[in-house]
Amino acid sequence: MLVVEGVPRPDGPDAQQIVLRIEGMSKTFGATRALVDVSFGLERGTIHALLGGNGSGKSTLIKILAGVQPADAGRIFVGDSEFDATSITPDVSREANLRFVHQQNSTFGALSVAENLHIGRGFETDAAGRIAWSRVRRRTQALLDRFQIHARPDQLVSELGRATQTMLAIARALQDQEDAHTGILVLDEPTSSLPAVEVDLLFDALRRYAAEGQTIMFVTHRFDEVLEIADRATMLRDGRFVATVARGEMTEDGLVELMVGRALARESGVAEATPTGEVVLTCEGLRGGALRDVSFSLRKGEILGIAGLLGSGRSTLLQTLFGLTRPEEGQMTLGGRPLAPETPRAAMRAGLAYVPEDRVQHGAFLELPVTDNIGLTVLGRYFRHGVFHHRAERADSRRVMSEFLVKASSERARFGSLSGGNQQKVILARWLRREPRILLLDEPTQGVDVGARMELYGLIREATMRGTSVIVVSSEFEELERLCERVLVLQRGRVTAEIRGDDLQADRLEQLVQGGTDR
Ligand SMILES: Nc1ncnc2c1ncn2[C@@H]1O[C@H](COP(=O)(O)OP(=O)(O)OP(=O)(O)O)[C@@H](O)[C@H]1O
Repeated sequence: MLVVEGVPRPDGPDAQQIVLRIEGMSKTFGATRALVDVSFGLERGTIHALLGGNGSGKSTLIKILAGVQPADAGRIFVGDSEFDATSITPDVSREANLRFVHQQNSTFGALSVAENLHIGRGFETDAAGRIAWSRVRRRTQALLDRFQIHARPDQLVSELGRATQTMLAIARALQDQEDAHTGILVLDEPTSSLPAVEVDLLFDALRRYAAEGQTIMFVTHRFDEVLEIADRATMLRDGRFVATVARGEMTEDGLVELMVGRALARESGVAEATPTGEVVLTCEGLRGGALRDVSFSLRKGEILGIAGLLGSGRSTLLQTLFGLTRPEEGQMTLGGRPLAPETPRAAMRAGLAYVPEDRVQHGAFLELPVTDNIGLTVLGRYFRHGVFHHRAERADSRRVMSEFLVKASSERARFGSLSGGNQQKVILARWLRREPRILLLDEPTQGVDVGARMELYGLIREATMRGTSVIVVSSEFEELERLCERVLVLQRGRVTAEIRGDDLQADRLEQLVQGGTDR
């Protein structure tokens, strides 16, 4: 694969094209070298992917550009202006025409489209200082037209599809930009957990913005997307610049190799045969919330996938099993006995474990060390004769961290200081060590890099050999193909298809999720 070297010289032939140039950017956190002398440039009007394994420094770089975290060293050139990377503030970043859309909380579901576009910016007011709603609505409609967003000004954002919500967040970020031709839009994992159709919608929009002259940098772990949309891709490894690769020179294997520094053995991943273990869990005619009628059974050691669009009932199903939502009708059994957990605690006592999609909000203590976050579900193991054995707990954590490839300065590092993908690994490790009878996973590898993903699949599979059964919800159909023996397709709260064996392919799943029925 041809590698385009780092930074064109400021006076070189390509200089006109370079709209943002980063030079010698470094940042350390205690003993962690998050960025080490990183230099690269973005060309005007291109879509540039920022890639790298978990903890390679992508978010740190973005936070420095946004002015929320100072670099230890480095310079940033935007057009003719030069900035010292150790002292960028959010205002300076804005003046430099840099705009950011972060993965989470970029829109407010409970507010209208118009309110989302105006909050933080200010609403137009009349002479008496009251909000002039008709002007606000007109301005909103103009923005919706300009960004080609299919929504109404007074529509609630929670009613919009996920891609449309992201497009709205982009419109919000860009609405007051002086000049799209010098503008740089930075998106942090905009596609994680978006189903394929939504990704297509978003990509169409990004291509349009780039064609208008906007420069776009986006972070992703999905290399298939990079091949589809990126003009260039820059790879970081352990905080260092590895390469910038041009479109046409990229291959998926080549990118993986740049990421891990060696070719990654392709693991077949697909489970051989349908397990013949006894049925451990059954659901019969479940209704309530998004569920209209769901029946299925799960065998011991089986990995069952659930595919469906947002709103199909996929997360409600896991929440019902875990005692977070009560079904209005229907029965569940576990090990032949009725299962009707009224609380998550009751579900855990019965042998269930649940890793939610929004794991940081619901599943972790950001201020506590990694050790505490890993040990949380097995604390009893470290009490002996009324004494808590911290050393045993820490040694155990170190072992689990190495088994689950968690990259952190030590087991005492604050959980919140870990990179997103590493936080996910800690939470998975925590629940897998409990050896639950049933493990419920919602988007288990969201934000986890391709290398670690394969290892996590291996660890999930190992757990099934010890008797755990797994139900996994994922919007990545390839993940379901690799991990599961059988997949149920949910549409509007009903199981509309069940596929296994040779039929279990990502393309087929996508078709079924979009509409076709099999049962
Ligand atoms: N506030 C902080 N305190 C201590 N260490 C930090 C802090 N922020 C980041 N780090 C460390 O810096 C390194 C780079 O993290 P960063 O979040 O930039 O990685 P990333 O490439 O975005 O990873 P991911 O793909 O998992 O999101 C990691 O080792 C991380 O633990």
